[in-house]
Amino acid sequence: MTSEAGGRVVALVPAAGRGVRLGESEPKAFVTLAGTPMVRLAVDGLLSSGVVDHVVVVVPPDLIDSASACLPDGVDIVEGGAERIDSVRAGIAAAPDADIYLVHDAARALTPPSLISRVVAELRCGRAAVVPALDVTDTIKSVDILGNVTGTLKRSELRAIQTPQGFDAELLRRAYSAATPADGATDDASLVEHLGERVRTIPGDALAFKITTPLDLVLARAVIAAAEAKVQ
Ligand SMILES: Nc1ccn([C@@H]2O[C@H](COP(=O)(O)OP(=O)(O)OP(=O)(O)O)[C@@H](O)[C@H]2O)c(=O)n1
Ligand SMILES: C[C@](O)(CO)[C@H](O)COP(=O)(O)O
Repeated sequence: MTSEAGGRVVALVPAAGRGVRLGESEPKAFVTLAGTPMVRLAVDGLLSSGVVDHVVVVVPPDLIDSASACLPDGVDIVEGGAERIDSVRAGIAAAPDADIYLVHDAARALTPPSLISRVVAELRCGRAAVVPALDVTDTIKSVDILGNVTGTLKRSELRAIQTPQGFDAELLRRAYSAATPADGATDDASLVEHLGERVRTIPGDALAFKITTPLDLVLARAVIAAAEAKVQ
């Protein structure tokens, strides 16, 4: 089944990280927000966007059963690898029939469905690679190994990049075929950039922040509590 003319949209959800920076006892994607694991919230957001035909979740090998217990029927679950790039590669291999891939971190559990549908709408307008972007509010400097400042980057040219990142499927497969660990890629779009292909930004959403540190977890839980208080 496809959601619209223009091809089958498969969302790949890398959720196989350990969450070292978060410092919880369980892997990050399984940490709960108001009783629901982050990975489930991320999947629910994708499904409720109405623009995703199929979801593949990539989890640590020892958590396949836990994932299957907390995810809705119809979602495929596959084993991830040591690095994020290995996990996304496993997701791509599990969904060879996609026309469009969305790659969406489980750690961005509060991403609004409207952002997901905006990424897909931009792809359907003919873009081959689309990423959500926010203006940067801090001054960003480069430093050397000793911590001495080596330069100050021009803030007006910088963006903080979020997920979901959306791609024409053939392009993402090609980017991953060419990728090597030496690329040191921290996102999927950078692999497409390495091919010399254009990546388009669209406005991101503050709620799509990546839950990375203990403070992010406090923020995520406060956002949910505030939303619940509003409906009561
Ligand atoms: N080997 C890995 C590493 C990361 N991820 C996923 O990629 C997303 C973004 O990664 P990040 O937020 O850095 O998560 P962790 O790698 O778990 O965090 P940390 O670096 O603090 O351990 C997360 O949903 C994470 O589960 C993954 O699927 N496989
Ligand atoms: C893909 C990503 O979320 C875009 O901002 C980010 O690069 C993931 O980085 P991490 O080091 O794996 O958290």
